[in-house]
Amino acid sequence: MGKTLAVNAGSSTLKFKLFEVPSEDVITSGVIERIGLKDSIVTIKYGDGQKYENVQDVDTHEQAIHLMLDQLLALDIIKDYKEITGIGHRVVAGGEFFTDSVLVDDDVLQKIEDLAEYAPLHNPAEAMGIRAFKNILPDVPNVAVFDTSFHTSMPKVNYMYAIPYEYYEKFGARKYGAHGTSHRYVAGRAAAMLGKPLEDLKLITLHIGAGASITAVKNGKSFDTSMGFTPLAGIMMATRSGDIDVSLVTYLMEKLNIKDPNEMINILNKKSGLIGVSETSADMRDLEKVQDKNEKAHLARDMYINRIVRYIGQYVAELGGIDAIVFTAGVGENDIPIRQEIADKLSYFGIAVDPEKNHIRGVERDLSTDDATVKTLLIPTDEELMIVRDVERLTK
Ligand SMILES: Nc1ncnc2c1ncn2[C@@H]1O[C@H](COP(=O)(O)OP(=O)(O)O)[C@@H](O)[C@H]1O
Ligand SMILES: CC(=O)OP(=O)(O)O
Ligand SMILES: [Mg+2]
Repeated sequence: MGKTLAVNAGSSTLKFKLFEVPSEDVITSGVIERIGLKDSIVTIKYGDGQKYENVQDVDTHEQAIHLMLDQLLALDIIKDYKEITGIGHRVVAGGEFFTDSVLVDDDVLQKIEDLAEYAPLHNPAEAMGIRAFKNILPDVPNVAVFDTSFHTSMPKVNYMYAIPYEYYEKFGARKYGAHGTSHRYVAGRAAAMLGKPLEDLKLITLHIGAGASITAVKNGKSFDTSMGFTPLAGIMMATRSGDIDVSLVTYLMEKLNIKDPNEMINILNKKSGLIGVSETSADMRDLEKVQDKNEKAHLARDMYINRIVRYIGQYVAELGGIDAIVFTAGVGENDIPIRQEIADKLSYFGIAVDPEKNHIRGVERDLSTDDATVKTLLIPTDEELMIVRDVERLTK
């Protein structure tokens, strides 16, 4: 018996769950949302239905990690950090180097930091989280679970870019994808909900949160995915542009007199997407409050939906038809009208969502009408559970 902590650093959130192992009972689960924005929200569930909530500014992931560590003791969830017997960390980019989760030693940690260019919004914060735990609990194993692992099954035709081949060979310039742990989890749950073997299914999993990606899952494996070399590519996100014509990068650098390419990438990563277009907020909740009287907020939301619909169309074609689409992550789990609007635009594929069934947040449910030929499933993701299972597997 022990206690394993799963730490999931996203671009705008820090999520964590402490599990009793091997029972997988959840002792506590917490989320710090809106990191870097005003009024970050801290929510920690523990004990018999107790809940700690606080609104405060949390500017960095480092602050979020320390807040989590302080609250574990302050709320008496644990008496001493020594009660934690294993820690699993989500790491976004593993490149071609990490095809599976690994026990973290100094070399692995160095490699995770070296891969920062493959996920600039994520890997540095995640490496920092690992270091924090190595300091507090030097004798407790840390396991890194990579977002990219699930996507290592993609066929070459899907992960290669049409650029000189030697850039792939020399520099690893290819598509890696992200959110793999989430796409893997919801694909497995979708098979269970549909009562069919995962190996027989063609699914499109929509992980739409602050970071957002879409994966075509064929026979249980990632076949194609919308994120690219880094999590900047694909659909529009909270602060990321998603796909654009790359010629705009140099064109805008000239117009804006930007000399450092990283400055331009930073604009595409942090000042684009919903916040860039709406000039209002990166948070879909804020946009939906004002969209009736704010044209740019309305446009940003419409564009967000359009990019998702567009990718689903591509993947239906690539997969040659589908059995189900799955909604997950912050927007997918909570945004009732967005799910409805996306489904309505896809009726051509036999997708149809029942508005009554759809009137729900954050629980597993088949949202489809009785006559839909392609199912629409709502499945809250659980990256932390997958992380804890890998900690168990690698530390036993
Ligand atoms: N009720 C809601 N309606 C619409 N969007 C929501 C709602 N709740 C959360 N979200 C969106 O989910 C996003 C966070 O998604 P999440 O997947 O948790 O984040 P991350 O990408 O950091 O892991 C928020 O930025 C917000 O836009
Ligand atoms: C890869 C990525 O964008 O992750 P998140 O959605 O957690 O920011
Ligand atoms: Mg996330």
